[in-house]
Amino acid sequence: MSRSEPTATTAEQELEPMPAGWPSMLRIVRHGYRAEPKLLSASLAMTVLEALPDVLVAVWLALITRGIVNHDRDDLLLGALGLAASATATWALQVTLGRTKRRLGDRLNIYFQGHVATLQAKVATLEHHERPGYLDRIAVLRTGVFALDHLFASIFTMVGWFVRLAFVSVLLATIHPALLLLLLAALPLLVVATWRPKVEKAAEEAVAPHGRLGRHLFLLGTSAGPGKEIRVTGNQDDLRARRRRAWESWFAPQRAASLVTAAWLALTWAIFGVAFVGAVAWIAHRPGVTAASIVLVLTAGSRLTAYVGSAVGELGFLRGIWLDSAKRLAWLEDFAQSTAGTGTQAPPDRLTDGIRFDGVGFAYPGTTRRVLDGVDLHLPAGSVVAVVGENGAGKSTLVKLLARMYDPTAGRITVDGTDLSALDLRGWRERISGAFQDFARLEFRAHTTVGLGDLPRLDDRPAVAAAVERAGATPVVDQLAGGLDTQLGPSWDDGVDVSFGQWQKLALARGYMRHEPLLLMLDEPTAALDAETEHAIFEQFTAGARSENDTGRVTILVSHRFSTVRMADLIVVLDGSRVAEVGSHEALMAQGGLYSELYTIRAGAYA
Ligand SMILES: Nc1ncnc2c1ncn2[C@@H]1O[C@H](COP(=O)(O)OP(=O)(O)OP(=O)(O)O)[C@@H](O)[C@H]1O
Repeated sequence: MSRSEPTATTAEQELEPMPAGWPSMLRIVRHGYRAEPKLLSASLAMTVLEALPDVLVAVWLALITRGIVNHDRDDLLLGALGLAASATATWALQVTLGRTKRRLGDRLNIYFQGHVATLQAKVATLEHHERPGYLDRIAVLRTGVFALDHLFASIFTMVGWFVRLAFVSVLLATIHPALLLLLLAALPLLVVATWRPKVEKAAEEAVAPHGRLGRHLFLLGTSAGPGKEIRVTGNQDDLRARRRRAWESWFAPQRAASLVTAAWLALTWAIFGVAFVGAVAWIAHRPGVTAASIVLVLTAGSRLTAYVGSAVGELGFLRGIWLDSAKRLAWLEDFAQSTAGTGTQAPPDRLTDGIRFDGVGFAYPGTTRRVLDGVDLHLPAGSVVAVVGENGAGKSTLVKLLARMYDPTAGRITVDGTDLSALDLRGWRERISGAFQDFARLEFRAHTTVGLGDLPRLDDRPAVAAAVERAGATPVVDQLAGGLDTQLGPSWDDGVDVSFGQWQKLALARGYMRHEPLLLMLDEPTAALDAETEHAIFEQFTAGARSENDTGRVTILVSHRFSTVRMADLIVVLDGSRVAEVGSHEALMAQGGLYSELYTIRAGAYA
C-alpha cells in the first residue's frame, strides 16, 4: 500500500463512540410515533392480529386430519371453515396492513429526510464536514435516511414473527410441554443472527476510508474536470491501480468477516434442524400418538422453522442496517446539540474597542498539531485588517475561529471585552458576514442568489442591487438576459451558467448584503479574478469601509495579492502558526522583515 493511502483505522480514530444501539432505535421509534401516531399504532395492532390466523392453520389442518381418520364430519367441517376463515383473514389483513404500512413509510420518509437535513444545518461547527470519521458517519446516514422508514416496517415484521413464535410455542406445548425445548434449540441461531451483523458492520466501518478513497478515485476518473488533468499527466493507469487496491482493501476484510459469520450461522441452523427432526421422531414413537397430533407437530414445527428463519433474517436486517442508521441519527442529534454553544449574551450593537486574540492556540479536532499558536492580536473597531502568510500558515483557520466554526483550544477571543464563547452563537452569526474562496453556487434567480446573504432583506431589490454594485458584479448581472431575474444554473429550465469568476463575484455580493455586520470576513473571495479587478473592487470597498461604518465593523481580508493587502489599515503576517509581524504597510516595509521581503518578491508581479 502506498504511504499516501489511508490506514483502515484513521477515520474513526479518537472519535467519541456512537450512542448505544437499542436506545437509539427507541429514540427513532419515538420520533416515528410523534410524527405519525395513528398510522403507527394501527400498523402495530394489525401486525399482531395478522399472526393469529397464520398460526391457526396448523390447528385447522390437525382437525381435518382427525376428521378424516375418525370419519368425523364436524371436525372436517370445522377444520375446513377455519382454514377458509384463516386464509380470508390473512389476505384481508395483509392487504390493509400493506397499504397502511406504505402510507406510513412515505410519511416517515418525508419526516426523517426533513429531520436529518434540519439537524445537519443545525450543527454549528464545520467539524462534521471536515473530519474524516464524521464524514464516514454522515455519508452512511445520507444514504441510510432514505431507508429509515423501512426500519419501522422491519420492526413490525419482527414483532409479527415473534408473536407467531409465541402462538406456535403455545400450540406445541399443548401437544407436549417438552416440545418447548425446540425453542431452546433455536436460541443459538438467534444469538448468532444478532451477533453476525455487528461483526460485519465493524468490518465495514474499519475499512470505510478505503471505500471513500475508492469512490473518490472513481469520481476523479469519470468526471470531466479532473479528466483533463488526468489525461495530460497520463495518470490513468496509476489511478486505476490505486482504485483497485482501495477496493480490494475495502472488500477483502468484509468478505472474510462474512465467511466466518456465515459458518457460525450454518452450524446453529444445523443444531436447530437436528432438534426439529428429533422432536418429530420422538412424538411419532410415543405410545398412543394420533395421526392428528403428528400432523400438528409437523405443521406447527415447520411453521416454527419458518418463523425462526424469518425472525433471524429480519433480526439481521434490523441489527445490520436499521440499528446502524438509528445510531448514526442519534449521534447526529447529540452532535448538533453539543455544538449549539452555551453562550447567552447578545453581541454589542456596535464595536468600540474591537476584537482581541489573547494567547490563542488551535489544533483541529482529532489532531495534535497546533495550526495557530500563542496568537495575540488586537483588531481595532472600524479597521480593515489583512491577513497574509504562506499556504497553510493558518489564515483561513483564524477566520473560522472568528466565525466560531471552531473554538480555540487555548487562550480566548474577545469581542469588546466579552468572550466570544459567551455570546449567543446565533446572535453572533447574525452580526457577521463573509465571502469565501470555496463559495456556494446557489442556483436560484440572481436576485435570490445574492439576497440570501441577508434573509430579512431577500426581496429588497435596491439592497441587492447595491450589494451587486459594491462587489463589482454589475457587469455580470448586465450580461444576464433577464438581469437579476435570470435563473442561474444550466440544469434548470431557462437556467444559465456563468463563469467561475462570475459566480465568485455574485458570492461576494452576497457577502455584502448584511448592511450592519460587526465583522466582515473576506477569505480570498476574489481569488478567481485578475489582480486588477480585485484591486479595483477592494479600493472601492476600503473607501466605503472607512466612510460608512457606523457599527465599528472589523473587516478581515485574506489575500495573497499584496496590491490589495497594502490598502488595509493593519496587516497581520502569519508564519508557521504564529503571528510574525503586525502593522500598517508603511510600518512593516520600514521594519524590513518578512512582510517587506514577501512584498518585494511578489508585488512586482501584481501591482
Ligand atoms: N479540517 C482540517 N483538519 C485538519 N487540519 C486542517 C484542517 N483544515 C486546515 N488544516 C491544516 O491547518 C493548517 C492551516 O490551514 P489554513 O487553511 O488555515 O491555512 P491558510 O493559511 O488559509 O492556507 P491557504 O493560503 O492555502 O488557504 C494547514 O496545515 C492545514 O493542513
